[in-house]
Amino acid sequence: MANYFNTLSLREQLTQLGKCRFMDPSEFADGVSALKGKKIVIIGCGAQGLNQGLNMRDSGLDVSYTLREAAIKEKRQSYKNATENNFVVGTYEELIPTADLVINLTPDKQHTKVVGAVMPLMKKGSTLSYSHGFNIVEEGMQVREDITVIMVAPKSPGSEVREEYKRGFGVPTLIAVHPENDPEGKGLEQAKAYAAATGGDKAGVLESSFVAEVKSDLMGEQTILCGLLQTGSILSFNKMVEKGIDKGYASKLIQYGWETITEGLKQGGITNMMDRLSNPAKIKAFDLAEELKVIMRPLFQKHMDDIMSGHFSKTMMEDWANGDKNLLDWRAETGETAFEKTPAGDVSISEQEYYDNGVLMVAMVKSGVELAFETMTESGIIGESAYYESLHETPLIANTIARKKLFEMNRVISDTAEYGCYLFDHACKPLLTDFMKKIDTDVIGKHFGEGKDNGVDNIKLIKVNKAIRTHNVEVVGARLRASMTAMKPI
Ligand SMILES: NC(=O)C1=CN([C@@H]2O[C@H](COP(=O)(O)OP(=O)(O)OC[C@H]3O[C@@H](n4cnc5c(N)ncnc54)[C@H](OP(=O)(O)O)[C@@H]3O)[C@@H](O)[C@H]2O)C=CC1
Ligand SMILES: CC[C@](O)(C(C)=O)C(=O)O
Ligand SMILES: [Mg+2]
Ligand SMILES: [Mg+2]
Repeated sequence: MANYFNTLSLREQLTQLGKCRFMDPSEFADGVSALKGKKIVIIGCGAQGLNQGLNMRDSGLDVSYTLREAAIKEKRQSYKNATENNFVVGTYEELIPTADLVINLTPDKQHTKVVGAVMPLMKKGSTLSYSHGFNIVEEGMQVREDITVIMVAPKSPGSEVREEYKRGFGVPTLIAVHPENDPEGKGLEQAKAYAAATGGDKAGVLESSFVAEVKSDLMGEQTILCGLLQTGSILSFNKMVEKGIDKGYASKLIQYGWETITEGLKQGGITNMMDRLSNPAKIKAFDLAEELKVIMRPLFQKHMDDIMSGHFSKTMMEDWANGDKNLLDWRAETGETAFEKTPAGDVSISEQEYYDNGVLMVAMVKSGVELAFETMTESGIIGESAYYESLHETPLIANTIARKKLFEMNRVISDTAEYGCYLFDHACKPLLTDFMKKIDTDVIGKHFGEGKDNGVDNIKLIKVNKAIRTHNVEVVGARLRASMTAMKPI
């Protein structure tokens, strides 16, 4: 199998990368009807499998799970997830031949094996769905001609797919039909019904392509969504401890700080997150973010280039073939970091204090969101998609850190995202060494400017406000958020 993207002509690559249409909510007027009464079988009951299945069932669809035989025999966690939630579970042989829609929610590294095993069992004219297009785009999986191949990719961890649905909202979702596999022309209607069943239509759906989803998803997860949150957590914690801030306080400020400050981001973009700071702190965060953008831009560009060329996927697949050696070593290393091992202290931190004492964290979020958005759009990814993959999803990932720190984030995201997160983190920490030497507790750990005059230079403040508000991520974001009328605070 060859990298599908690399087999396309440049013209076709650009067309597929740029495929992205924001769908009007009226296009979902038929709700889940295209899948009503159809038999839906999900392969795998992990982070996405369980949570998507719960939403689909609550939306009135007929969902069951198929697991590999060993998982059923040994009553593994996936088996418990499904049976404890009263879903029917069966082997591939028992359930796949009955399915109208087979949803593959196993880890990307297993897709070739899993699809190879289920394809001969699939009904003629049935549909195969993915939530990430890696297998199709990076591995070039070829699917039987009579089978329709669709993608419904929530731009969120599985846990938040469920939490947002329960709040009456949803998560932005990219849907696509593989151009090589749409024999009956029914792919789009089914993908729309599936997105409605998971709640995606309430947050925003983009009609996109497998290619655009893969290249943007890999970029988001490696940089702002997971990589930079990991780097920022470790560096900020170490700095506070080095400067004598109580360890329990430092641990708590970071663990819950990302979630708190990015809630401001989700509701009102970078503008609102920055407006939560005092004027002097806002100017400081702006200047720090500008400095961070200069330092980190080449690294963001390298990640995008490696994703586009296929170098990233090739090297990660080498690690798959090597029994995930790098992934497992890096996971263990993360577990040993001082931040991870220091429990949050029993101290109270008010919502505003997370902003006032976390100016550096605000600067990191601003720089990372803007850089990810700029790098993606410069590479042909459309603004709406880049917005979901940077600004909107950052809070959804931050929610997982609030639960159990980096361990939880890396457990909940896909193995693919986890691998890319460590790659970025390992390259980013040394890049920020000199920058971090200049950082003191005024911007991380203590209230910025406390006890000082709150005055600022008006001209500078006007320039800063203008730069924040006119960035393209804010322009696109304001438009997209206007249609997120069902968004709820956490
Ligand atoms: N994690 C996330 O939040 C997101 C994931 N995605 C995509 O969703 C898909 C699923 O990822 P994710 O939910 O993280 O996966 P998980 O690792 O959480 O779950 C994997 C499930 O697949 C089963 N499984 C593992 N290996 C095999 C195998 N060889 N054969 C059959 N079943 C297997 C596991 O069960 P057992 O080992 O017990 O058999 C488990 O139930 C991926 O394509 C990913 O890129 C997309 C958006 C976000
Ligand atoms: C951010 C990581 C992700 O792409 C996701 C949760 O959207 C993943 O692969 O887990
Ligand atoms: Mg994603
Ligand atoms: Mg991903």
